[in-house]
Amino acid sequence: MSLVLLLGVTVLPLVFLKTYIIPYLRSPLKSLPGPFFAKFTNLWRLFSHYKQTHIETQQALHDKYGDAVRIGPNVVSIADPALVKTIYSTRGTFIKSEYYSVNDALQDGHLIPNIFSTRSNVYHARALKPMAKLYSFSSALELEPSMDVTLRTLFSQLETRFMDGANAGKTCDISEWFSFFTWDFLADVTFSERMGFLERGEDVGDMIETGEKVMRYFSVVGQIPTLDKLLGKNPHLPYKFADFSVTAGFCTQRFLERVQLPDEEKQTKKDFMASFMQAKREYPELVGDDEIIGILILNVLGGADTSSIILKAVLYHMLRNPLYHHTLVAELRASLPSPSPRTTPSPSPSSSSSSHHYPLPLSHAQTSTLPYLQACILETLRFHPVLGHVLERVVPSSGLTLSSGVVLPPGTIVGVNPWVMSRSTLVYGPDASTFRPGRWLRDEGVGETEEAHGERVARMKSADLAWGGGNRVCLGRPLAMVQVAKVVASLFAYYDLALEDPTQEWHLHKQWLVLPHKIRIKIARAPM
Ligand code: HEM
Repeated sequence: MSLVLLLGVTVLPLVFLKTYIIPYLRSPLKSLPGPFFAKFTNLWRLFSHYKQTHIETQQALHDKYGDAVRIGPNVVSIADPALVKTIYSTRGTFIKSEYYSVNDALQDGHLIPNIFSTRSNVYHARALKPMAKLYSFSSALELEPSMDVTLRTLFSQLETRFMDGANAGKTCDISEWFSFFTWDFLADVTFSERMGFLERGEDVGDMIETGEKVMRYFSVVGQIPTLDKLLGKNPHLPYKFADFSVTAGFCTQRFLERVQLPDEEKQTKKDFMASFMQAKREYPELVGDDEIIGILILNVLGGADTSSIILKAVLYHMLRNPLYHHTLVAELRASLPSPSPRTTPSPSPSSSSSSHHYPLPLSHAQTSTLPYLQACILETLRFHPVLGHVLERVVPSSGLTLSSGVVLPPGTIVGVNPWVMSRSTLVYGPDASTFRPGRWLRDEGVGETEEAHGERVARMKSADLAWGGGNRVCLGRPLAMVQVAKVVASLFAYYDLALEDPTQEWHLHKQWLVLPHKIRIKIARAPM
């Protein structure tokens, strides 16, 4: 017998035994149900994410096994609404898992975390201290004029390209245009300069497409984060994975230009960059130029695709449900003042000499009083959460007691997939798997009291992970809520929208983000 063969038959079984069998036999998670291979290796879930079947697979596993399913040797997916507030607590006792470190940037051989990726509560609290107030609701409202300008640019582009002259009736892939809008919008509120997506009607610098590739890498490699060191963060690897360098370069350039502006001109800017620079003056020990550039990039990357997903999902679900569509349009059009803002002369966003009258977007003051609009947005956030992954956290020293009485030991990775939780019949009732905006409204048909309605909505919100949770909840939520409501309200109020082919389903790219593509619509000015 050759030496190689001898080594093969003796060493390999030992390695197999040590790597897979002994950890399996000794695991404190042994009693938990789950797929057979997931008990031995994370490759099982890596492939599930690679095939983009992770959402359906996790939903089916929870249907079969209940609230706690072992989806990796040390990973447990949870679907128990009673544990949401424990895992995602405001004190942050369950820290983010190593999965998030794939999002750190590699600079000169060092890993640089950001507010989203950091696993340290100390780092997070320090980074957030000077920034938190800039993301408040009142700060979001200060940005409303800027939202209006970008929104009217969207209207002008849609009218010119799909409604006017020879272009009337042309099919519009609104999923692309919502991406162009949100990327330009985030750039505008961040550094008072759009990136040119809307005016050019294209993915400038392939930033959107590259972003999707980076998210796919994060989705798959994140299941075995040590792989990242061998792949994306390996400087010796000849192959280069997609990264955010074009977007990062764009943001850095805007920062360098701002620094060089004369002080009087700097003071005229009302955007996130101006606020970040003010934070640097107030907290010089916490905010330096690197921190500012980091949060500029995060603002665009964290806000653009997420907001566009919700816009696409609201529009798609409305257009596929004629009853909901008509109810929304009726509420919106009844709320418009007379004469309609379209007949009121108003300059085009790009040229004051234009003969076009682009409608004035509905204001936050208007949209916040429209219950059906708000219900449609809440239902979309529930039914189509932007994140399709388990939001992984690490069990702290206290352990985690499941409803079955099983205690998960410290160090176990646990988490809830928002898509799984959003289909919980315990929380949302027997029709949890149906898109129904009315669930957020008081059910007068069955005589539901104000109080009972309040309690029901509170129960639904307590399990809601559309914005994440606890100390790591989405920073951009107020801004996104104001923006999404204005866009949806204005589009449905001023335009007649219909799917080109109502039998045609959209394409969903299921990764970390669940990204809709190919929503082909016909759009025309509504008669006013
Ligand atoms: C509809 C739009 C949006 C949705 C649904 C959304 C959703 C989320 C979710 C689910 C998380 C938690 C991620 C996790 O725990 O792993 C998150 C975090 C975050 N979001 Fe958003 N987001 C949206 C828009 C925005 C916008 C507009 C911004 C910036 C202006 C933003 C900035 C952030 C940041 C900085 C974090 C990290 C927070 C932390 O870890 O402390 N998001 N978002």
